[in-house]
Amino acid sequence: MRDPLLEPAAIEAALAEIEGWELAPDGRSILRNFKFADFRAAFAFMTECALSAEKLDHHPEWSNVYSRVSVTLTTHDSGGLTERDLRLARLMDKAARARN
Ligand SMILES: C[C@H](O)[C@H](O)[C@H]1CNC2=NC(N)=NC(=O)C2=N1
Repeated sequence: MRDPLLEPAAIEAALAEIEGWELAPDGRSILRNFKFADFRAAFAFMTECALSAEKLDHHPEWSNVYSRVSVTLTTHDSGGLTERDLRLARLMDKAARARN
């Protein structure tokens, strides 16, 4: 069973509440760039998020260059944004806050 897509109004409300994320131009994903002190901190963040993502069975599209981690969240199975993306975004924000 696919997760239901969020309505545009729900996406707007969520973006006002989760700090630092922006909506992709096509409206199907949210993006955030994280910055850490160094590669060690960035990779520790990714390790923590990877374990959380696996527990949620919801996985980020991301890339890392030294101290920066760029993240895109979308629900592939549903073809856009769902509550699962917001849940993972909040978890990633919390993990980043603990390292900044
Ligand atoms: C079978 C498995 O539950 C699905 O493929 C999950 C895994 N992780 C996922 N992650 C993301 N970001 N989107 C998905 O649709 C998705 N689907």
